[in-house]
Amino acid sequence: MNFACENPAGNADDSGAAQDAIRAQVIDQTKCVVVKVGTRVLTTNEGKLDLARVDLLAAQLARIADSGRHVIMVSSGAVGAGVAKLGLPTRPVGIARLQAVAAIGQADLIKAYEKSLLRHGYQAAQVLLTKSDLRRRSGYLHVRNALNGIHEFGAIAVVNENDSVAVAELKTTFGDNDRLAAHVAGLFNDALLILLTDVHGLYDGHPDNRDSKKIEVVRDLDGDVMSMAEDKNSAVSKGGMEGKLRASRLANSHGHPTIIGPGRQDDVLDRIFAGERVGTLFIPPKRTLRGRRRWIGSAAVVAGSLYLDDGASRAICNQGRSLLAVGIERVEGTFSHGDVVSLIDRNEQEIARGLVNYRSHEISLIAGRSNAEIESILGHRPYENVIHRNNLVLRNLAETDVTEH
Ligand SMILES: Nc1ncnc2c1ncn2[C@@H]1O[C@H](COP(=O)(O)OP(=O)(O)O)[C@@H](O)[C@H]1O
Ligand SMILES: N[C@@H](CCC(=O)OP(=O)(O)O)C(=O)O
Repeated sequence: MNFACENPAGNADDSGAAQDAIRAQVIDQTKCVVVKVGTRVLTTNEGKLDLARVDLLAAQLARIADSGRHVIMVSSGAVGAGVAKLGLPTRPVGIARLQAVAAIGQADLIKAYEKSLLRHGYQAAQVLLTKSDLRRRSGYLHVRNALNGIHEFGAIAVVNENDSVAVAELKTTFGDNDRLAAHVAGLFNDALLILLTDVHGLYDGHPDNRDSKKIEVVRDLDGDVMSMAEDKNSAVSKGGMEGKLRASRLANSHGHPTIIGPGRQDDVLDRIFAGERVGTLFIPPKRTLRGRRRWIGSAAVVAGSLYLDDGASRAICNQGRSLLAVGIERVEGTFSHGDVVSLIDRNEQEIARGLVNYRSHEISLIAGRSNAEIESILGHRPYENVIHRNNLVLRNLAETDVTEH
């Protein structure tokens, strides 16, 4: 999506009228809505799964779906629900116990969504995913097909991490549902990502601090904005505001606007879709990734690295060229034709990612050699370039996933 967020002089326009216009445009252009709700929102003060909250959300999801949009819910809360169901005093520590608790709680979570969504006219479809399901191009397309199929059957997908197999997601700080939701939104065009949490949006300091102010709109999610997240270790949830900002940046890099909003406000989704200034809106930059290049830039697993000389780095970064064997100095990793690799310059910086036309051992043999020599070395030359320009994504365009290296 592209947004008219400048005034006639070409400067960023932050007036109330301009913000309203952007909100209206966002809603107007949205065909797919991915709503992610965190554990904090779904947990009552007594530590139980908040069934009334699930019902309020389900009613609003149904209304959005009634408007013809593809609606996907990404819901945390399995561990929280499991802890409550088993009467445990706190979230368990060991991975195996956490996985068991998540599996037990997930049953309650999906039951709650199923009951509530049915009450509002929609079937619930349980989809348990890990990010590795999205790493291979075939898995990525299968998940998209399944989610499209669920929508065509008139049901609403309720997605969560597949906690009993996704050990990394339960263990690490960044592998969480905020990012999973951004990846799910990345499967579709014209998607809006909504991250619901227990605060009204992004504040310029910790929200407990009385001087902190809520930010209405973010146009450039840079390091200054990232540094506003002041997360404290939590026993309830994992992502924190930093995780939400990383997820917003990932979604923005796909061209998807993101709203971090107050999940405990009873009509939060209705208000967002009425174009009200709810939460913090993150507007994507003008140049974003679409289609297969989106997958290359942010979802695919990186199978290896190619180290480039200065000429090749310049050709890739500044001249929009494909990568030729002659500019490759070194190959790292074992990969096959069709895998995604990192391109590294002489300063050891990742400058791009791309889909290779040759296997790693072949590239080792032809690295530094001209195209004319390739056939005599390999016995064949199926491609002129090692990576075609159309299969290359510059690092500054993509928000890559730090947990997937
Ligand atoms: N600058 C900030 N603005 C808003 N919230 C922040 C900020 N820095 C840290 N936070 C914390 O982020 C929390 C929300 O993230 P998280 O704990 O992951 O919740 P959830 O379970 O909803 O995913 C808030 O409760 C708040 O304490
Ligand atoms: N898959 C886990 C959720 C992990 C997670 O991302 O939690 P949160 O930070 O509350 O969104 C669960 O269902 O408990």
